[in-house]
Amino acid sequence: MRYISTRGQSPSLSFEEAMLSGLARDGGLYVPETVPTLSSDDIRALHGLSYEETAFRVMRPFVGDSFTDATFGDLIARAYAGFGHDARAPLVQLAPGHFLLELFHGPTLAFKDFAMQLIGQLFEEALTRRGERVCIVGATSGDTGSAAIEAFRGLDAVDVFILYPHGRVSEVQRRQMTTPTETNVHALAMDGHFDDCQARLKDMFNDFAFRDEVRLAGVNSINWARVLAQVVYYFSSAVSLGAPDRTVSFTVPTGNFGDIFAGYIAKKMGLPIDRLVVATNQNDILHRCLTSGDYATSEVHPSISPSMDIQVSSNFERVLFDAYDRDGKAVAQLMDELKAGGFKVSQGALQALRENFDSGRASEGETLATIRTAQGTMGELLCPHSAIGVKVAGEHRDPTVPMITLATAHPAKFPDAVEKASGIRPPLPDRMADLFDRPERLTRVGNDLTALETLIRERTLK
Ligand SMILES: Cc1ncc(COP(=O)(O)O)c(C=O)c1O
Ligand SMILES: N[C@@H](CCOP(=O)(O)O)C(=O)O
Repeated sequence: MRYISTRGQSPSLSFEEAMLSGLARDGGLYVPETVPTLSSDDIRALHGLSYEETAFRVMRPFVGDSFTDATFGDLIARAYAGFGHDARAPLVQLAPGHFLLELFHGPTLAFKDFAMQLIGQLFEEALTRRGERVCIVGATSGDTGSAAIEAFRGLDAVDVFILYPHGRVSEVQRRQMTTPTETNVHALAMDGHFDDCQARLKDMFNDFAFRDEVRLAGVNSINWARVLAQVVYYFSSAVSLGAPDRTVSFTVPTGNFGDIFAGYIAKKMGLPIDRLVVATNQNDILHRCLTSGDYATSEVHPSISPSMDIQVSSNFERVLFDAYDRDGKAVAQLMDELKAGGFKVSQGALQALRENFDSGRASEGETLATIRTAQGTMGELLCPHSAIGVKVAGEHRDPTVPMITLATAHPAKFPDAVEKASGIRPPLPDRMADLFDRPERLTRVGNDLTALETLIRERTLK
């Protein structure tokens, strides 16, 4: 199994090389050269398996010879052992034909734990075997950062630096990033918004001297391994509703397009998925693009769903690569136009996108109203991101096809918005009950590449 860049100018890599590299050197994202498929019988055979067994069967074809079967199975088992629910990703019924996939039972209470806990294990195994050390830099709007810190804290072979937008993450998210005491963890509160953090991260990857000097690695969904681990719960949930003998649809609260791209991969692997519905908040560039074909950036407006306050949606590049018939030059041209403010998707590519994706948006008021209604009528306390999914899913229901909405974070990560909507202030789980008493440790940084690189160099090469 080889991985190629969406911009067509970098050599192909193995799974392990792609995982440890992050961004391709031509600025593109790695995707599998061909997507392996599971037959209907293979999918039927997933019925009744544990989450870990399903994960092994779904991901194994992508991993090639980077890990042996036994090692890969062990690492999966270790990754999910600390989850707070036996099913790992339980499905609850919200209404007839509408289900909620709860992805917030991991250690940091968001769907990011599914991938991050696994790649923490995969990195440790690969780096120990190779005798190497890496410097992970991540950009976060709140959840990726806390999940990455949790997965990599205290590991000898890794330093982890997380750039988050100062003042634009929830207090729980911030404290999850700033209270760990391990010296390999560095929380950097940056001026600007998430797109600025992600842009500086990509600049660091494109500065080859810096990249090689600190041995830079990335754990954002830039990293293919992140996407791969998220494919699994599309299978586990669809199978529990009758796949492959029953088709399902998914609605996914979307920002950086990593989670829904994982659903697209599941569909390409043979999982019978009818529609993949992109649900955005008021930062609705993806919804506007799928509606009009214009991918035009505008100002980011802070919202009550801060993890989705994103305009430059990194993984959209991966799906554009397919929509443009895997023409790396065409994708590189679009990404150049994006730097100048945006691009127009060709008619053919837009049609290809619409064959798989629908979209919708929720305003702030609609998000609050959905939290209130879901609590009142369905007894389900939603986080604001999940509420956006539920609201948009309601507009895209086909009564003959079950809809699964992804619940991407625990409501306790966003207590202010949830309390405002429902009157209920959701408590943190017991193991985090002292989060607000722990001392914080963070560094304020400007939106300045040279200064960031200097800081990282000094702390890493000390
Ligand atoms: C809680 C939550 N929901 C939804 C999203 C959007 O997911 P993606 O960026 O994969 O589209 C994020 C951030 O990634 C998130 O943290
Ligand atoms: N919402 C994310 C943004 C980064 O997304 P990623 O999936 O590319 O890591 C966050 O919470 O940080």
